[in-house]
Amino acid sequence: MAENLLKSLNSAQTRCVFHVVPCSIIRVLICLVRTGVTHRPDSPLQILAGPGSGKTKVLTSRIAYMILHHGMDPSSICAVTFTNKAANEMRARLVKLVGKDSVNKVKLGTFHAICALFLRKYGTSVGLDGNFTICDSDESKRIVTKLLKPYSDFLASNDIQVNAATLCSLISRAKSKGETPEDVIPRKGSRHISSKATSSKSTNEDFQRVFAEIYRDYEKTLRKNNSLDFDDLLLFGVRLFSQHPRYAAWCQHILVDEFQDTNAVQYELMCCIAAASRCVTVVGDPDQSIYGWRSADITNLGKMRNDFANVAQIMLEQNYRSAGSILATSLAIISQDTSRIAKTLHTDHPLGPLPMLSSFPTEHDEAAFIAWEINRMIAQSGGMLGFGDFAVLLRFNAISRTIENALRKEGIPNRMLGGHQFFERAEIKDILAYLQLVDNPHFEPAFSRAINNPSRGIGDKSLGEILSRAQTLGISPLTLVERIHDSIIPDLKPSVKRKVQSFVNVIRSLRSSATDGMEPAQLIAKLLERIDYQEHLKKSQPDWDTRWENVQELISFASDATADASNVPVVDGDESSLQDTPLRRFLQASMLSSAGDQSNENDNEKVSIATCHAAKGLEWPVVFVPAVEHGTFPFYRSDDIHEERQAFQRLLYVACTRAQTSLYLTHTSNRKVAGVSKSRDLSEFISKICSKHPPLFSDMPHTHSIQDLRLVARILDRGSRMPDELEVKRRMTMLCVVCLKSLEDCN
Ligand SMILES: Nc1ncnc2c1ncn2[C@@H]1O[C@H](COP(=O)(O)OP(=O)(O)OP(=O)(O)O)[C@@H](O)[C@H]1O
Repeated sequence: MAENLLKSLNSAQTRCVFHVVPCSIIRVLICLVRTGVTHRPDSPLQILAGPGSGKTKVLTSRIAYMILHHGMDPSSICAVTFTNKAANEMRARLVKLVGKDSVNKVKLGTFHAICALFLRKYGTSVGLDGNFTICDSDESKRIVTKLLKPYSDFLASNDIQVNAATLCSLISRAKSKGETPEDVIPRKGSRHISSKATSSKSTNEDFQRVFAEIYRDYEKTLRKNNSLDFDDLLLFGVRLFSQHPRYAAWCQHILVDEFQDTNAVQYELMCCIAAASRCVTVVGDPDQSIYGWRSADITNLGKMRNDFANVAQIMLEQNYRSAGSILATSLAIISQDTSRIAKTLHTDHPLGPLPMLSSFPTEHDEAAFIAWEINRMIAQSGGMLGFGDFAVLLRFNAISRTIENALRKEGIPNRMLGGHQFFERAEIKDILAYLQLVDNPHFEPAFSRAINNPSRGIGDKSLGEILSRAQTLGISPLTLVERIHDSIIPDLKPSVKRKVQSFVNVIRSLRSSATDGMEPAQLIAKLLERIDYQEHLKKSQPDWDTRWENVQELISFASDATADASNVPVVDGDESSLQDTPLRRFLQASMLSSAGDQSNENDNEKVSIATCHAAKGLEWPVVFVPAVEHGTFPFYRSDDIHEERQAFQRLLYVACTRAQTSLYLTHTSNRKVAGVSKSRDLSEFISKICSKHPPLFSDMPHTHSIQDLRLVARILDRGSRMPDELEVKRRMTMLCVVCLKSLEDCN
């Protein structure tokens, strides 16, 4: 088999590109023969792959194989990832395999990015302007907040409590199921959306009517603003490809990563793109489906087997990541779900120390233990492990405060993964608002943010006047203030003409520079100078220097986005699409940037704190999972307790399988929830497997004997960093000295 593969790789079809493929890569491809890489590309394939089984490697190798062996045109291949980060990772690996020119032709990105790419070019076919703005969740919430206001009395009088965030997530849920506002209008005998907002059937109907109206008006507002929210990108994508199949005719094969977390609309999108070829490869792990709350549909795997003919299924059950005992424990957790597709995992790695299961009186003791244990392990590993090798994975963000405090106390550098996102920061949104307005004058959220930022003396009353006058005249608020400025229409009351002068001048100057092709980084620099933004931050923000650094970071991001422009796949061989300007590309990259996309150089010298959801796809040598308690794992929110229970089981499984060499599960007998101390029981997912033989857990910390260290070195491929005994002794002595000193300080 391997010989055949070598022969075929050397065939006439591939000889032209063969010179770019080193022997090591061919060896990798040969190793992957049985993993789905070489499965014929003209038929659908499902690769069910367990954690740590090298899914990215399989997908990238399969794409390379299609190009190198089957001579497929790279521009006829579509590869979909769950995050931008995964897309970048795949792109970098593919460049090594097939070269940059070919990779740039592959349509590679998230579903959102791929839809945005085609909608920019062909959006007019589905009623869009090419300069639509992508509305982020914060802006959606502002729109819904405004729409909710007129209903507040009615809702209060009917004892219905609902806020904008809940409505936004209900709208998103409806959209991801493909439901329009008309579909959610209550009808006789129809099933209502389940919401904690209401208690009785009649209030439920009232609530649903309000919801349908707000959903309808939200859609109208977005269209008026020439804007799409994240769900719209997918819905309009489906509309584009289904109504105009010629726009997807280029696709000979679509490959989808993390298939278990696709929702109904994403599935439909995949089918539309594959309409002509019917060739799809999906890679996924039903055991790692953790985005049900975002409408991910685990049943898509079964649906695909019905919708496509002759779907082959391959299981990847070798885990390359974790020590044997970590796998055994993780499998025991997930195997309690008897309804799952039976799948096992094995590894060539040794068993290693058993995962530790430990109980503490309170969350403070638990956090102190984690901090102590990190320092101890680093010392006892003689420095082979560093802070960046540790992760604390949480069910809720809220638990992080105690952990962060404990780490800080011990001087342990840490970072919150996927915490407050870079593009959600106020200073970044301020700058983006100006640029959005330059690109799309109809985008009202950007206008409302920029007009009085920095302050120009335009308060809420004046802003309200501007917005309502613009609405009456059927023009955008920006056009209105430009016309007032140019004395084409009379001033408002209170007078705004003088106040908007500098604003209009800034926008016009930026617009003219953007039209002349000025790069986004320079546009930002120009904007900062024109509005004297640094001075504004100094006057208004105590932490202005950090915020100013963030703004500088945005300039770096903008120049990187420009440099990466060659990564944007070409649609239809037309490289100079009129709809695609450098500014638009930069704005799109900012809006589609997702959790964990930005990372700093020294991040790998810090302990990572992350939610279990944000940890998806990542790995660390040592993982702590605190609060493994009933009320956390599982935490019931909806009526469907059975489904929720399984979802939490999978979440715990995902968390445990992030660990490479050491896993710690901790729990407390008392934990403060909303300021009240409550007694807690060990999670049933663990208590039911605690007494298994041979045991799955130890109650002792990992000793890091010399054998343990060898194992760590082997799994992490750090043989060259094996410490000598003297170094271990030196570090342990230092740790004891520091410990004694802090005990003395306490006394
Ligand atoms: N064929 C292989 N041989 C050796 N190591 C591998 C191989 N494939 C992957 N690895 C290594 O195994 C680890 C897990 O790989 P990867 O993160 O791609 O797995 P995954 O299937 O995406 O896992 P998960 O679904 O849990 O996120 C990585 O450290 C990777 O470098």
